[in-house]
Amino acid sequence: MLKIDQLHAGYGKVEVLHGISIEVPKGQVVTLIGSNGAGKTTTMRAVSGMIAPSAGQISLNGRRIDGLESYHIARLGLAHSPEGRRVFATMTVTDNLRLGAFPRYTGARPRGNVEADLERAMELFPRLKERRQQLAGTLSGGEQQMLAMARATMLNPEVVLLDEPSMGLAPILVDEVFKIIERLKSQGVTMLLVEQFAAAALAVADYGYVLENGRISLHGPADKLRTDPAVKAAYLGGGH
Ligand SMILES: Nc1ncnc2c1ncn2[C@@H]1O[C@H](COP(=O)(O)OP(=O)(O)OP(=O)(O)O)[C@@H](O)[C@H]1O
Repeated sequence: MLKIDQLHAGYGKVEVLHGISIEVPKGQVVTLIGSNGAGKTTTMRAVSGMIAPSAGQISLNGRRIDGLESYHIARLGLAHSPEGRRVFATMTVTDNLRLGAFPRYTGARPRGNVEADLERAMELFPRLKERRQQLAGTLSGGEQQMLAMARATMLNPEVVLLDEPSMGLAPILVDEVFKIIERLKSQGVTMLLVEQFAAAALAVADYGYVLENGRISLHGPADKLRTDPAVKAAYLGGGH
């Protein structure tokens, strides 16, 4: 499980997160909701080691990971599917996916059968299967987004951080992304999910946290948050 305890983080002298605590129990989906600029992406970056926390603790299965380099955190089993379409444009879909498994070759994580996992990822993302030899840079935006998610699963991770997986996607692809999240959940994958479609995120999640200006203002079981008047008013206005 992932445990974030009193985390402070930011950029330079500007503190964005002012002591947030979040728990993501094994096998559960936890969502982090908040308006633009609340600090959701900053939370993800601090957890995966892209930025160093200034205070607080983060642990993965009881082991401290705050302050470690991001490659080390990945080796320990934490996969980050970042906001935006961070794929390797000049490599094929298949090679992008193989690269997702790379930390398994360099650390203590069990290697397992990467080729079998590659086929499993293709089954989970049929759009990628059809395009396995295509260069990632020539995929549509939605397909690149899916490739970033699929690549995260190639780590065979303990925990996956999904930052806005539906960003910029057409509605039909948004539905597909949420179906994939459901399927990963049914396979027992532990996830921390940041999503602009808060209602859809709360529908798939077990538990949710509301982040306001770098502080957790509310948290609870996802079905409770969905009916909470303050959450409804601020985050569930129409849309998905
Ligand atoms: N690289 C950076 N350097 C300086 N400030 C940054 C950087 N990235 C983000 N910030 C600032 O940190 C604050 C939180 O940003 P963050 O991206 O974490 O918000 P968010 O909740 O993910 O928002 P959104 O929903 O708009 O993606 C914002 O005020 C933002 O301007």
